[in-house]
Amino acid sequence: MLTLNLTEASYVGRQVLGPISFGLARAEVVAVCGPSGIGKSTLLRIIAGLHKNYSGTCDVGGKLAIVLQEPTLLPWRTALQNITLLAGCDETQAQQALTDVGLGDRGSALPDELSLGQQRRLALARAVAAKPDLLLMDEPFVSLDAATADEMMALVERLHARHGFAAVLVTHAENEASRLANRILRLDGQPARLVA
Ligand SMILES: Nc1ncnc2c1ncn2[C@@H]1O[C@H](COP(=O)(O)OP(=O)(O)OP(=O)(O)O)[C@@H](O)[C@H]1O
Repeated sequence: MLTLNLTEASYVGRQVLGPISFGLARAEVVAVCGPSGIGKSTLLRIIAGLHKNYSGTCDVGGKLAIVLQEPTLLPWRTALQNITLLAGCDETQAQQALTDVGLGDRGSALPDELSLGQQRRLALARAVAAKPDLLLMDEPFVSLDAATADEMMALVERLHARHGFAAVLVTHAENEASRLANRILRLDGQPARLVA
């Protein structure tokens, strides 16, 4: 589903990532951990095609969707429209996606009428409604209270079991990584590499 062979990645003259190679099989979930500022989001952005300043190869073998820390919803569109417009699915599928994340009765709500946890669930529903082969998640549980984060992790587990997407989860929380991932990759050093 993913084959990454990086030799380096930089921002305007500053190298952030060194040689990094890994692959991801169908339905496999990998967590990328490491200290703040080490380059976890940069690695995810390379896989998403959002960061081009790198050397090496990154091959994604299917459809990709991404869930960012900020839910990045269209504020003037309803929850249902945020799914139909951006995931490219019909209303019935969007309504099912909302139901799957426990927002079945909030389809007509605007994003700012939803709590942060609900907005995160909506962003996750939208990503999954796009039927991705590879789901990228950048700190999707950050700044949620413990109970809401736990609920959201259970939701990711259920969606993964049902849809079978492969996933890359960027997190600095060991408990999230060990709960959700088949494999944990750790970044460290300057420029960052994978460490054991
Ligand atoms: N747009 C940018 N321009 C220049 N430098 C950047 C840019 N984005 C990130 N960086 C730098 O690249 C390094 C890696 O950033 P990145 O966001 O990938 O780290 P991270 O491991 O995801 O951090 P965190 O856990 O704090 O989110 C940091 O030193 C950061 O300051």
